[in-house]
Amino acid sequence: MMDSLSQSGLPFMKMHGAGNDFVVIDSRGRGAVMTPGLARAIGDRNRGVGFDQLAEITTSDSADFGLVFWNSDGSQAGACGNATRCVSDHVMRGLGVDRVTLVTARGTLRAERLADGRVSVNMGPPQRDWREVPLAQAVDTLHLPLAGDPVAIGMGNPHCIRFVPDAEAVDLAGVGPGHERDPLFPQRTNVEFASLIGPDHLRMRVWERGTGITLACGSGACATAVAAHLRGLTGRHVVLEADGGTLEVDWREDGVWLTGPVARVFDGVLSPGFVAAHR
Ligand SMILES: N[C@H](CCC[C@H](N)C(=O)O)C(=O)O
Repeated sequence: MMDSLSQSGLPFMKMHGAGNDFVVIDSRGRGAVMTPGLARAIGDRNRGVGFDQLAEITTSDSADFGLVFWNSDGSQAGACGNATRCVSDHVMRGLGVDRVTLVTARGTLRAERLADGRVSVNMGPPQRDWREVPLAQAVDTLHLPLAGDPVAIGMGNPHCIRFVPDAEAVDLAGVGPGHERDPLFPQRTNVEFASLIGPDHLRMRVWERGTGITLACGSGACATAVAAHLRGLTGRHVVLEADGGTLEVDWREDGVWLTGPVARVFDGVLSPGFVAAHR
């Protein structure tokens, strides 16, 4: 494995899910190759490739494939809905099927391709208990004792959702970092700002833990839709307008389904020297 990396480099794909931007590395049939240092180096938009998340595909005994997610600061994410949809599309095309199962830190998930080409994934049930999000102390997750009266929801990763009159007007870079690192969130948090723009229709903007501003966030869309329903703002089926595209969330009996577009943008190879220098 090290031989092929040091001789031919490391192939990757660039994929987009509603503007959420991913580097995908397919490590099926060999061991996982990612390290925090290599993830940070690839994630650097000037010195590497740049991504919102890096997704590494692994071989799984119990599902069609496994997935591990990295943020551009070298931390791991327990969930990434849009990368799950993108990678599922890639694996389904390779296997010639329209449905797959995959294993993430959250457990086994199911994904499928719809007739219109969009890809859906069941992200599992929302985590509403403060211990699961996780929060640092026992508080009502539907009304956090923080500025703006936000909601906390876990989707395999933590989310802090704030409903505002106009998400457009929020200074994400100004307020995102403070929310991300609020002591109430011991593992930091992703931050969503959302406003109702029509019946079951939300505008959302995102500050992601470990990455910053992104054009969309699938687990964030799920958490936002769940929070909107619990607050009485919407039904269980919600359309969300992110900066990079439209996502649909359907909170069903069996879990929170996330649907949206996927695109494979380009394929590349990280040079052997780059990999060796950062691994
Ligand atoms: N973009 C991803 C979520 C990344 C979350 C990550 N920033 C974390 O640390 O949890 C999505 O589509 O769900």
